[in-house]
Amino acid sequence: MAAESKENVLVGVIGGSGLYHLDNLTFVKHVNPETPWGFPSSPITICSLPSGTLVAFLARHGPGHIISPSSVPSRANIAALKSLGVRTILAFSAVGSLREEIPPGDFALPTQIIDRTKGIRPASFFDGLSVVAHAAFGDPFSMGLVRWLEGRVKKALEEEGRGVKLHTDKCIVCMEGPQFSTRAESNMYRMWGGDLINMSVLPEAKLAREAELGYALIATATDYDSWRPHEGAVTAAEVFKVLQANANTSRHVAATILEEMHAAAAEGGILTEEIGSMKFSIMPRSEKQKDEDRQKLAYILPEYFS
Ligand SMILES: CSC[C@H]1O[C@H](OP(=O)(O)O)[C@H](O)[C@@H]1O
Ligand SMILES: Nc1ncnc2[nH]cnc12
Repeated sequence: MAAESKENVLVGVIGGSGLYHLDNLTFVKHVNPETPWGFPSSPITICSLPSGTLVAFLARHGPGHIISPSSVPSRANIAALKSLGVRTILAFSAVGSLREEIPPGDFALPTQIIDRTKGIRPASFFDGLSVVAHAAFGDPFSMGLVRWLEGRVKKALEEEGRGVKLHTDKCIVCMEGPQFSTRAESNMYRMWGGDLINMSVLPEAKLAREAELGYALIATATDYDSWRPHEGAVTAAEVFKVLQANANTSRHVAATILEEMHAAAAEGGILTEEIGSMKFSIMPRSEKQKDEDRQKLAYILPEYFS
């Protein structure tokens, strides 16, 4: 039986800026599934926890950070993880803070998203196909997973002992980039109720929902964006200064919680709450739907299209 067989790899980890590997886990192998939406950002690393439990790790921008946020092949990334048997995804992202009380270095588990991408990223597996679907997205993160993570991530951060605080119930703005926001935009997002900002959570979260995968984001603050009147606006150099420390803490959090996350995903329940969620989101079967489109969709949703 292949090491990454569907029974074994239940949890996927997506690493963002600064988090290009989980080298505190044991490397098992690389896999590079070709999906109907192309290849993922990079070959996926199958890593082993001390117990032998396997997890899948994918670097969103590729190792060496060669893919800009608007060009991340998110459909291939989510489809590839699903093809390995992954049921739930823990994603990490470097984010700007729109709130004084979330300083660079702190972590957050957002529960809401404001979409400020510009429609140039393919955001649905159903785009351009003869099958139409409308996934529910009122709660863009898997709330069972988010609540499950809260206490465990907090404990892992306390155990690490660097004083990293976890903020909960925050709203993240996802902008197109790659340039950072203007001061006017940064202030507008604060007025809208945004607490954090990145360039990556969409369409990743939407696609995970369409593929019936659990999805939560650990947002790791790197800067105060551009809203503070007497401070300079964010620069990449400022972000880079914090990335390494945040990545080390992210690896510690992952190593601490992944074993239990795998066990909970194996049991079913709240970590797999998205399974079945697309059942009534897809327009009923019709002779007008093309077989080739249904076959493509069977890659991510075999229950409905095989
Ligand atoms: C390197 S600063 C901007 C860049 O960082 C974040 O990446 P990720 O979410 O993958 O950690 C942000 O979304 C931007 O893509
Ligand atoms: N200020 C910021 N805006 C958008 N994405 C970011 N990633 C890290 N910091 C960011």
